[in-house]
Amino acid sequence: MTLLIKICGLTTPEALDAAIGAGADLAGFVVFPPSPRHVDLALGRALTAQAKGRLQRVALTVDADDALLADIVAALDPDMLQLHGRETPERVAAVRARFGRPVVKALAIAEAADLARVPAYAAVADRILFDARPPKGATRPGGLGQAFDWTLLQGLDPGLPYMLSGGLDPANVGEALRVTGAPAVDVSSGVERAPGEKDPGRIVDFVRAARAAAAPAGPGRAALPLP
Ligand SMILES: O=C(O)c1ccccc1N[C@@H]1O[C@H](COP(=O)(O)O)[C@@H](O)[C@H]1O
Repeated sequence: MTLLIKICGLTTPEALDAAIGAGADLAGFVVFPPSPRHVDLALGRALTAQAKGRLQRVALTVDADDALLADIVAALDPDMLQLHGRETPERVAAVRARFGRPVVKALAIAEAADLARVPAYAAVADRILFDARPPKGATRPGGLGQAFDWTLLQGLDPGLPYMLSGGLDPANVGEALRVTGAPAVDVSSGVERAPGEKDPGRIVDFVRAARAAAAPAGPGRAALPLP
């Protein structure tokens, strides 16, 4: 199965075109005002319309309530919802049922014990995304360019496809893939020249490096068709 690559935090038509041109599989749009990558509903609508049919569109939210999710689904028409806050497994199941879109649930990882939550989420989500646990006092739970110890994922079989994120960039994504055998990777800060400002050249470099390093089939790599 081919490695899936997601470029997240796209805020301009030019950056989105760069991700599409580079051959990314998924594009992420952050609807979370504290983020430097926040897109309001009008911009999100325009960008997801531009992306439609060219790659999978992911709307990223943080502890959004049903009213906000309804607005996001209506405006962005995302192919997937990424829940990047403290959503419980029950909340993930409820969002999935209510909005009828595949759900990617982000889990913050800092130590092996953090993986104990995987089965509960694997039972209700369509994808698990592993990200670094943010430092105390962080203004957002992700998009911080911070990596975690990838060896924690070695030998892990969450029972569903997962995505690796957190501090990936063109220089380290190859090593991250070699260590984890991840079937999918997600990047935001690592392809930027400044917070919220994507660098088309770094997007190309990231996709090229990830494809070059994509490992042969491993436990987490099987059965990863997009929904
Ligand atoms: O990108 C953001 O600003 C963001 C805000 C709130 C939650 C998640 C966010 N980004 C996601 O975090 C991971 C890791 O990002 P990075 O590559 O380390 O910058 C990724 O899934 C982003 O989409």
